[in-house]
Amino acid sequence: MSAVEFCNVRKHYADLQALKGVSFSVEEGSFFGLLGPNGAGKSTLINAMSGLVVPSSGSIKVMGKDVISDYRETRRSLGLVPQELIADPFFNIRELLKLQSGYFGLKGAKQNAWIDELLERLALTDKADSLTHQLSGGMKRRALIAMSLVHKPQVLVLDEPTAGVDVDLRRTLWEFTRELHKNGHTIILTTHYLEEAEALCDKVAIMQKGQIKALDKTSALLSKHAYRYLKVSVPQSYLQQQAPLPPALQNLLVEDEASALVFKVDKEVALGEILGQLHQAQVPVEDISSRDATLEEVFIDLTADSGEVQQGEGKC
Ligand SMILES: Nc1ncnc2c1ncn2[C@@H]1O[C@H](COP(=O)(O)OP(=O)(O)OP(=O)(O)O)[C@@H](O)[C@H]1O
Repeated sequence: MSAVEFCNVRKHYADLQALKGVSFSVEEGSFFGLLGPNGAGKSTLINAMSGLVVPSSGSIKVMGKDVISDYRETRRSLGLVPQELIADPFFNIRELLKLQSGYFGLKGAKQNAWIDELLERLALTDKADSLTHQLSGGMKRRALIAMSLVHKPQVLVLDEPTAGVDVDLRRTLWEFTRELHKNGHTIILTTHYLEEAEALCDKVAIMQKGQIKALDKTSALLSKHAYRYLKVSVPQSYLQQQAPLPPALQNLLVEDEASALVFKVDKEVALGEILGQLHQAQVPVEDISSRDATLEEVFIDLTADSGEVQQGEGKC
């Protein structure tokens, strides 16, 4: 079953088309990355799924229910960690969590025990009685995550949860999110940290200008990419007095590391051909290794190309 299904979702803000007919689904139990440059439409899509934005047309289902006609059920299935940080002057964290629980009709000893567990897991127990404006940015972020989980939603949506978060907290958040995923939650994540998405997400969609530009398993997106990267190790002495490379090689050079040259090569080009060119240019090759593009490199190539949308799953 799909946890979330987007079917031809469009959203206009006056003349601006923030979403131009988005269709795809997120399988139940997956860790899904929604990626894209600023203004691509990620938050609009997430907010439409959460009922915070009403689509101009199209439909969205969460756990099989329509987010507009069955909004009570879909909101119960969904936990959203929004981008904006909270600063509520009137409530402390524990009160906020109780208030949030009340929206779902949850109270009593069992719910209080779950709130205690959330506070504990997110290292907020010491701060449970602090007002939100007394918290650091990272603590506010953790409080938002706790709020999104008070009703144990099946689908957790995290909108840039690690923006402005230090390395330690980032690691803690990912451990916690991985555990939620292992326990069966479907996770949808937007992030600009593509290394993070590559490590965590089993499937990713890349959005651009309100459309899905690519959608695939993360591993497939990397292996199917048209380019690979060749790292050619050379003596440092060569790099210090390096003669210019012939244009055919120079055009492929993407990086000049301490003792290596890195070339971006079309996968159609045989390795022997590059080796021949290196030999001809009298490059003293010590070692050579090849790797697929990283998600960040795939992302840069795909979003730099303003051509046709290459949507992986368009039907609904
Ligand atoms: N309430 C609004 N009124 C008018 N335009 C809006 C509104 N919300 C979003 N937009 C526009 O819709 C487009 C998509 O914005 P959105 O916030 O969904 O992008 P995003 O991919 O989440 O970007 P970011 O990575 O910067 O968070 C942008 O051009 C934005 O200016």
